[in-house]
Amino acid sequence: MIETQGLTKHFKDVRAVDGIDLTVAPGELVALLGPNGAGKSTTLRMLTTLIPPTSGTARVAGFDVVRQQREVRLRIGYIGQGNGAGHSQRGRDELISQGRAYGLGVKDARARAATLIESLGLAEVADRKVSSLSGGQRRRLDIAMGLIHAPDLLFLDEPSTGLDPQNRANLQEHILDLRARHETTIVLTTHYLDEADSMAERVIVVDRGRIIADDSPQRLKAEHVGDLITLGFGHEADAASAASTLSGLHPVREGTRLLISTQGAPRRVTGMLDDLRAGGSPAVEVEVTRPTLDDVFLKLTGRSLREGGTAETRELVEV
Ligand SMILES: Nc1ncnc2c1ncn2[C@@H]1O[C@H](COP(=O)(O)OP(=O)(O)OP(=O)(O)O)[C@@H](O)[C@H]1O
Repeated sequence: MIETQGLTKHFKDVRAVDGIDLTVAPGELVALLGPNGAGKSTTLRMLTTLIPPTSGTARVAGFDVVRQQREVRLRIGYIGQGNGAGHSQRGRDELISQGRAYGLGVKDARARAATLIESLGLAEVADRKVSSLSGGQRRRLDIAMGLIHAPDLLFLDEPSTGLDPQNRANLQEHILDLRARHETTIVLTTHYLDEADSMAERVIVVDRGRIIADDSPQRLKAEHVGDLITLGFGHEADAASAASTLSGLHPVREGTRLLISTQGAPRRVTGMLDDLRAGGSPAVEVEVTRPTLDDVFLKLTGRSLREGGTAETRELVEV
């Protein structure tokens, strides 16, 4: 559905996108994840024919983004960071006009608008003026606008930026549902780690105009970071004895605690606790820290995607 080779965009001396090779298959839901200024929007804007590459090539839905712009545009939907719908219009009318602009007949445009209004949960607000809609409703209307011509491929630039967590979760649900119903290929950009983690089966980590990792969130985390098990003991002597019981796992001892880096920690931890009990130095506390995509980014670049350091998912259990 998308194929790029050496896709590059320079703005004077800024290398916004620096030689991206990317293949996206039909039906994939891909998230481009990266910090501000990484080049995500610029990549999307080239793929949607809005700006020409400085060098390299890109084919989208089978057509070249420079030489066959019209063909590409007919087959894609693009929802940029701003709101597209006119604010004094009613949502349904905006959708129908957009459908007409894409060449749909009145009847088809009405029918398609009705389907999208239904599937994006806009039935109660579609006949109100756009200016009266909430941020989340407006964003969903934007998505409906991008889908009016039933594109094979939908690009969403930061779909949930500016929404509160509840609206964000709701929007994510709608996007996943749309994708399931219409089998649309979706490429979205985000700097929300949880959004990339929970929505996309493939995350492309972008930094300084380059792809630095490309895999499922699970594999990225397992391959680059792994889980951390922290075991707490009553006395340093117990921790030392436990370290020899678990020596095969190469624990690091810090006073009364042992730190063990491993894969599949939640599965392994009960066996470890059994071994320690049998060895006469039971743990009194256990903490499993699962990595986030931010930990992956930190490992790959030495920098955090979030301001203020890394975030962790902790599962604390008294034993
Ligand atoms: N029209 C432009 N002229 C000059 N520089 C630009 C232009 N558009 C983008 N840039 C620069 O290119 C780099 C990549 O920007 P881009 O908007 O693609 O990043 P991004 O990953 O989408 O960031 P964000 O998450 O903030 O949207 C940045 O350094 C940006 O300042």
